[in-house]
Amino acid sequence: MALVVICGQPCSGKSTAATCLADALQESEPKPSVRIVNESAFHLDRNQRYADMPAEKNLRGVLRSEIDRSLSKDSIIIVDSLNNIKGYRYELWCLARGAGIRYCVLHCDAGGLDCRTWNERRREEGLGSSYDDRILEDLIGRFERPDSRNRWDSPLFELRPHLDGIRKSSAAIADAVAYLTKRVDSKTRDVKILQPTIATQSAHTTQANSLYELDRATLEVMNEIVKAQTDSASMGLNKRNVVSSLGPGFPTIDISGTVTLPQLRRLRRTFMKLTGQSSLSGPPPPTDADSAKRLFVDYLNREIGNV
Ligand SMILES: Nc1ncnc2c1ncn2[C@@H]1O[C@H](COP(=O)(O)OP(=O)(O)OP(=O)(O)O)[C@@H](O)[C@H]1O
Repeated sequence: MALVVICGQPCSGKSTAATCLADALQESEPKPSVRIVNESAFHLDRNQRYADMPAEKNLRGVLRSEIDRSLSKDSIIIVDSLNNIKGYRYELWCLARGAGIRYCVLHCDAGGLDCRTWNERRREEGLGSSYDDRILEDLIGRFERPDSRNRWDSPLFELRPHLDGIRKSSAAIADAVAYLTKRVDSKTRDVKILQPTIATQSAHTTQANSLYELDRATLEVMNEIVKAQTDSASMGLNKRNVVSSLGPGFPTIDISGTVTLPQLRRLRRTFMKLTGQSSLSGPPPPTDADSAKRLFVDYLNREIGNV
């Protein structure tokens, strides 16, 4: 039926929000089946879960598998975890799209200062385990705020725990409940039920991040080309541009003649499509940005001669 991704800084009130949302959903008619997926299954202390990158990646991977297994047309799954990485929220969005269900993000928008205070209080009052200062600061610094302009952060409901607290009746929770339980028909415009595409039906979830990397990496290469073209035009050079600013170890891009922005966009779209399609039957797209850039540069060097 739906996937709700709760996100926010450590100790910002996410678990409180998840419980309030679940309770508020239980009061709606007909009562949906609601399940909170959280980190408690880990039987590890908070600090061990986020001790280093491998531990954190492992946590995200296990949660993602659990979410993937739990999604269905009949229940609402609430993910109570930091969900602080944009790429990870994108992966969860892909899972919801693959399942053909509703999706939304509920952000506990508390600032670092409040989270530090609440964490300190939790420590002093023995209200459950608190984050060590080093881990708390690291997580606060790495939080990637949701942005409703991203498909994977939309619709976005924002709680302001430091101003209004978190309650079943909080406006953001009431709005989320309305969105999640609204009946839809062919005329409904404001509720989006994600539709699976060939890519999301067939691609494995591990590929979602690869596609995200690919998207970003190809955009970066395209921007470099446009920049090099602008620079060389301003220097009065227009015969041949060499883009070398991608960094050491990358092939250069020879542009004999002028490639326009629409042509570049078209090439990028085709490349994304081809790479996505080949990943369905062959190897998955590259998972790191550098390999994705290299692949795209090779493709451009082959194609630009034919433009
Ligand atoms: N608006 C608030 N005012 C005062 N204290 C708050 C507020 N919101 C949360 N807290 C306190 O912060 C602590 C953490 O709350 P909660 O467990 O809901 O946050 P969390 O984001 O899920 O934490 P974690 O990142 O550890 O999972 C609790 O002790 C709670 O009382």
